[in-house]
Amino acid sequence: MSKILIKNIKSLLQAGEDLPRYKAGAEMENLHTIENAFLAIEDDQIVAYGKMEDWGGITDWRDLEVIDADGRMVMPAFCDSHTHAVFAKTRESEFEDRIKGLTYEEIALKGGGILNSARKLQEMDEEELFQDAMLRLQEMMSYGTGAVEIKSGYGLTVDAELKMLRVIKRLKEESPLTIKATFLGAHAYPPEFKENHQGYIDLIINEMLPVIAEEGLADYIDCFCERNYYSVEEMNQVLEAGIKYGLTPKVHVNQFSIQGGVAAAVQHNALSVDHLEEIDDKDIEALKGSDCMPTLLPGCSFFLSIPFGAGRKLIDNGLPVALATDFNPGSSPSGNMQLLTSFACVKMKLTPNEALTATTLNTAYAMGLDQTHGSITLGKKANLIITKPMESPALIPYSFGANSAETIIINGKKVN
Ligand SMILES: N=CN[C@@H](CCC(=O)O)C(=O)O
Ligand SMILES: [Zn+2]
Repeated sequence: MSKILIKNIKSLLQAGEDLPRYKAGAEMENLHTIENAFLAIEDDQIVAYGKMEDWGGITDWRDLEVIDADGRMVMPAFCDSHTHAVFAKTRESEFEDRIKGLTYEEIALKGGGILNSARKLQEMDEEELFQDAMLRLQEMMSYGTGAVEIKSGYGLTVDAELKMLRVIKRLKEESPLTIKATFLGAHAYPPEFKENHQGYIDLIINEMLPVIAEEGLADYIDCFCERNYYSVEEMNQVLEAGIKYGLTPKVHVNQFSIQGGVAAAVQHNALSVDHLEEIDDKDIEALKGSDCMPTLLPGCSFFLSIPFGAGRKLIDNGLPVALATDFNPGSSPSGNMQLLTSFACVKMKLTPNEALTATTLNTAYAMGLDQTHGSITLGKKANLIITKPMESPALIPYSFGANSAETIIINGKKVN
């Protein structure tokens, strides 16, 4: 058995036995902090924590590693509940086109964007996709991420969608990170189905989903509900088909326009609605009283120069908010969760505490990991960040672009 004791922790964040599955509204500010704390790990689990003065001492020193945190904070590792971390190639030429004045939507209408990524992914072999994604996950982990949701959606053919999902399955097996897989066949329409949307939806329903279910390749079903992509009716068809195969909806909605996708997703018991750069009062009403997690993606807002989601308004309406990277080659080529907390504070007016709740407990919920991740709770996975020495957790969003994580522990093992 491997054992770690972390002592003299300045502040132990998001710690407790009676935390809710997610925090909403004013509760998001409460970081459930224990000052001057200890934490004990056995194998991959948190087995004890509390105030230093309540620490019972050590009876069995065998195989025990002691870490003196000495002024550092300890917090749950980030959960990144929305990524496209398996992709073929970067798209920096589109980045340059946007700098020169083209919009993301104009680039997509010319065959760039998702279709550009799909062409490249269709040509790439599984091994190379896997190796490249492993490197990305490694980098994400170095910024303190302990769990990642990864979507398909750059395949857009039966073979290429399955190839992506098989890569994600292998990442689940071989990466130390906890990974959830989302089937996003409905990410765009392949050019040959531009005038025949139903033909492609039939392919998703009749050719892709049965194999995905048979091979256990996905946990969630997603759809990009947006003008020029999937209408609400088209999304409903895809979600209903996924639900029949046991997949829970988690969807892209309201990135550029409001189509009514939020209410439709809530009606389908979506675990999360993601993007929400555009939102209206009807959407907010639809979310109230549901357990659907509004998930904002500030990296995408920053990189595409589109509005930042109304995080402050959602929280002031008593709703929860989660924040994820949307790591992908087109709209958000960064997997750094710490940077998001800076964007959320500066551009969405979340407080630092709210931003840390939105990237730990609330994202764990948004990827179905609330029983095992996202907080310091007995029996949960020992996926932790020991920060650099700091006086306040506000230093994490404050130090934008820096890496405030000094030591990362994943599954009870130091990984750096
Ligand atoms: N909006 C849809 N999908 C991705 C971007 C995909 C791409 O540009 O490659 C997103 O979440 O931003
Ligand atoms: Zn996305």
